[in-house]
Amino acid sequence: MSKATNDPKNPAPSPARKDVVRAEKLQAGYSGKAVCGVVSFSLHSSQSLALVGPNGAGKSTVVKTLVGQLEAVSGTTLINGAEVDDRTLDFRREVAVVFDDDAFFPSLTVEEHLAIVAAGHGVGDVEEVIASELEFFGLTEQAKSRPYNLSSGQRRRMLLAAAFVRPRSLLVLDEPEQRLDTAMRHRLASRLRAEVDAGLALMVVTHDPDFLSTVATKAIFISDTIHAMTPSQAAKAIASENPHAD
Ligand SMILES: Nc1ncnc2c1ncn2[C@@H]1O[C@H](COP(=O)(O)OP(=O)(O)OP(=O)(O)O)[C@@H](O)[C@H]1O
Repeated sequence: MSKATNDPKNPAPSPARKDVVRAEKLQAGYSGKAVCGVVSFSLHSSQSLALVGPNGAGKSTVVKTLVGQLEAVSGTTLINGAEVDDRTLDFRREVAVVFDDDAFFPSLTVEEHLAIVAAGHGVGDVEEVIASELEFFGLTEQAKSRPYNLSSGQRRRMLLAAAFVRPRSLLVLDEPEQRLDTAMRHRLASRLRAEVDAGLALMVVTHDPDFLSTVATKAIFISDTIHAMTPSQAAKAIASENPHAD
């Protein structure tokens, strides 16, 4: 007979953690030609994977392939156990992605962008959620501005805010630190870490060792071969551009 589950010497078995992302021998590239080594990893909820490596190593190509925006040269990616298909409702409901700096409607204001994303994902208290994210991203005064009247950093904040006004169990960010000032980088990194600790799965491409150190729970260094690393090894590798730093 099993012992009581609140016995500290015989804790209840923790439920098996499911993979949110599972990459199996994934090769990413263009026109059938791989741009980097073969990627295999798994990512659970409450884990954050940093993808690091030099310019042109293949980080963006890998993450775009992982989320179905590019066709894999070979190998597979499973998200929540299903082969990646970014057209399915499940995928669109669960996965928030911020890649492109020009992914906005020129004629819509900042708050209209956020309202469309929130409403499209069935968020109930849209106005409250938007007000909160405008404040977090320092865009309250720009709520009625259109993207071309924003600075490049403010546009970046708007695109990031759009990922936070909607539900998400997997968040994928390509160099979120780009064009953010130091204070905003720190605020964003702290928030992401808190969300990861609360259950979010995060994949992030970054060149910022401090951002990585705050956010990541694991890392891979992308080059012709792929090296799994601890976050501190990856932060050192970025800082020194030495993939084998320890
Ligand atoms: N659309 C494309 N068609 C063909 N080759 C591409 C395309 N986009 C990128 N590449 C090439 O693929 C390689 C990897 O590019 P990628 O953008 O994935 O690198 P990265 O590691 O994200 O670099 P960075 O740190 O500079 O953002 C590069 O050699 C790049 O020139």
